Amino acid sequence: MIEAVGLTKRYGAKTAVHNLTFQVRPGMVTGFLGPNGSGKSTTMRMILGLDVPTSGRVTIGGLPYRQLPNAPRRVGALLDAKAVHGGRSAYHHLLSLAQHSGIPARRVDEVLDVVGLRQVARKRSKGFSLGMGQRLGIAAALLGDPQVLLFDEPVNGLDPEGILWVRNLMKRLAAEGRTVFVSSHLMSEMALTAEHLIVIGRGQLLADMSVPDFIAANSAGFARVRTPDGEPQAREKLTATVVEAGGQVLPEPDGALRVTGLPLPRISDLAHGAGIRLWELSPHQASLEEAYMRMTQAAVDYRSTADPRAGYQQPAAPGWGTPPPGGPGEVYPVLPGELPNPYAQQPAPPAGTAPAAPGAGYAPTAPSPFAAPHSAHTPADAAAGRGAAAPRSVPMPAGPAPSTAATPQAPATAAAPAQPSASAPAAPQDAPAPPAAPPAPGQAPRSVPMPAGAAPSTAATPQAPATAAAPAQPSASAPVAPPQQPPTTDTAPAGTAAARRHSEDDAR
Ligand SMILES: Nc1ncnc2c1ncn2[C@@H]1O[C@H](COP(=O)(O)OP(=O)(O)OP(=O)(O)O)[C@@H](O)[C@H]1O
Repeated sequence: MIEAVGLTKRYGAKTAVHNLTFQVRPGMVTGFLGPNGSGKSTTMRMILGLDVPTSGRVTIGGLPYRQLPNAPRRVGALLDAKAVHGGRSAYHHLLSLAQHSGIPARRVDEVLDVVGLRQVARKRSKGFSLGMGQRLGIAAALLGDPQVLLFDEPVNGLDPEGILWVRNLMKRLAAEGRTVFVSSHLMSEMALTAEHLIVIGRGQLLADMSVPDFIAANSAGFARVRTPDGEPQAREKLTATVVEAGGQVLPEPDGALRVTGLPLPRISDLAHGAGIRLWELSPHQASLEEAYMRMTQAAVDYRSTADPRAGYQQPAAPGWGTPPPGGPGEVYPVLPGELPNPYAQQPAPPAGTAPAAPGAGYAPTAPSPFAAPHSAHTPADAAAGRGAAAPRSVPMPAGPAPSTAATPQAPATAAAPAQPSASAPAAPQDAPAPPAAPPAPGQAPRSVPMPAGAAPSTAATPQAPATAAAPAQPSASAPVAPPQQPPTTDTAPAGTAAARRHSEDDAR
């Protein structure tokens, strides 16, 4: 299990991560979401000991990464797939990592098979496509057959087959009892892969809950109602009837009506009473993407301005994606019974910032008249414990806000500051953090042993050195190993296939 408590990271005046407290549990895939620059990579680097927290702590199985015995076999990570020596072949890259971590060479062939790179294993990685490089990074993460895996944007650059493969791989690793922590911007993919979500915005925790709870808490269901095509009077009559009964109606792009505020049976009764035939009356559940956009829209630092050529685009359907009168800062009003999004309290973005062009897909700048109040989460909920599986959203703490809040919404993408690569050197960049607190009494160093009798971890469940042990490789394909830490053999829990294999190999 990964546990962060009050985790904070400042780079000079910049607060990249502020007071994060969460747990990543074994046995499930936990998605790590947040807008660009929200602090996901920084958090992952701190988990892997590549960055030193300014305050707070983060532990894996009760210990900071750098104090983990034989860390490369216990934790594997993909942070930056490009962090590979381009002159080396995939095989030699992995072999180098394996040798630095005391992993037997034959494991290299196993993970090459797992990621499908066997055919090109002897080719120099600088000729690899983005997707091939990503597969190589995943192979490195799997090399040590670790119980804890971190993946930063693992499907980046993969084709549909590769995305499906990664999805299944993550699920399989989690089903084996491992802790799998995955960041991604692909909401549709996260919805299919993750069971639990940790969402951050501008370095702060916004949500820590299951995917269904997240969607339920950050979106509102509505009814799609359709009257027969070619009967506009029926549509108008239904609209008037529903509004009179206290519902809200907005047009859908395809001519249907989106009704909120009334349950489906009531809409049906109203239509029946008014003599209106219906072609459709269906409930609609928001997607993870919609829920995510709703929660994080005010925590987005980097937003594009309107394209001067946007006028050439097809106009959006009436009532769809129209910027609200208050401008882009007005997105999603706070609804009755709903806690305000902490970031929504910020001043409107500077002049020149424009909402997404009409018709550009999901338009977070439109007020959502459909949103029904979601279950309120109190500050007490947020303070109450990180453990719980109970859903909770996290209001902005009363304390000092991260400095990022002072610079909301860069006016244009071009204004976005270059962000350091995840492969940044492992050397601590800040003043040493306060000593990490000792693990909780009685806390086992390994939270979830492999299930007894687990299938050989080989091909199905690879392993990874946490990396970076390879000095010549600046990379983040596998986290940096604690300095001067000789590999030991206590990698996998005793009794597991992995443990037995490593022990035998090491004995040899
Ligand atoms: N070494 C550093 N020095 C200064 N600022 C940094 C450093 N690393 C990260 N930051 C800043 O911290 C903030 C968080 O960056 P981080 O890379 O963690 O975000 P992210 O959520 O991973 O973004 P993305 O989704 O775009 O990868 C950004 O504003 C970034 O510019």
